[in-house]
Amino acid sequence: MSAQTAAIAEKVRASGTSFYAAMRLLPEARRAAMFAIYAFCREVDDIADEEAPQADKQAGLAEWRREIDRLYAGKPENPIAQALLQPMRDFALRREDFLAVIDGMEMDATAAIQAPDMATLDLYCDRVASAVGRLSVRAFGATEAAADDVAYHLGRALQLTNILRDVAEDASRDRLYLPRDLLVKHGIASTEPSEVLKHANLAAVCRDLSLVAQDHFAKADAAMRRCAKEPMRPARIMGAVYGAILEKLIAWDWRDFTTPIKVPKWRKLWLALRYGFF
Ligand SMILES: CC(C)=CCC/C(C)=C/CC/C(C)=C/COP(=O)(O)OP(=O)(O)O
Repeated sequence: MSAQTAAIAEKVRASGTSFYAAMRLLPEARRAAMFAIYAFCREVDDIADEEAPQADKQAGLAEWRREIDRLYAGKPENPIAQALLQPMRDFALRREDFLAVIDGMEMDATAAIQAPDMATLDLYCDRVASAVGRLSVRAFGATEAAADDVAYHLGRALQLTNILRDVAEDASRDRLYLPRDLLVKHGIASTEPSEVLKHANLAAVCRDLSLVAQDHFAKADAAMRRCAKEPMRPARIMGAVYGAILEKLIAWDWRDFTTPIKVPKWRKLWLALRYGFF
């Protein structure tokens, strides 16, 4: 393992991501590919999230678009892009998917997202999660067309679960990813994150959105059954970990937005072992 690959692996481990156990089960070249994809996502996410003038964020993302150009010209300069070179070649990772991830981060960087309409939320999820899924299934070695259906649905299911888990945390950063269509349906006129957070009907909005997430989980499962089993193992683990988070949220019924819902580390490991070996 090169020093650069080791440094990226260490960054992914230290990030504490829910997806670490699933990525670790992969054979070496595929694992290195996933770590590099994750590091890329983290990097562009950090640019979109940082406390900085909007122009700086846009410049940072524009630089990453040029870096993707250099990657596909075979001359990456950034260490993370360098780590993507071999995976990009070996696993036919697509340029449009990397660019979609950057476009998704840009949606968040241009202006803080606050109650987008359902179509915009869907586009955002496609870019920041399903595009990551399209890169991931290739790194896993899944080659069927149905693998992109897994990415489509699992990406959306994970992102919506993430949104439902982090409503309070996102509001503290002045962001609200819940769709305004559902706010209006439940009589919430405001799109101001701190106000919506206090609204009595917020739980009903979350309940409705959780049904959308559950439907994507079910469709992702159906698409996985149309794929070869072995390469989809990490996707099943990722789905199981986040599925457990969604179940906890539904059981908790959004009674209290201030208590963070967490799946304990042992449970994540157990799910990884269960889906990794059976
Ligand atoms: C086909 C396939 C594999 C699809 C999945 C694609 C994928 C991994 C999307 C990521 C979406 C997401 C909720 C990221 C949060 O990561 P985080 O590391 O911040 O999560 P955490 O806060 O739970 O640790």
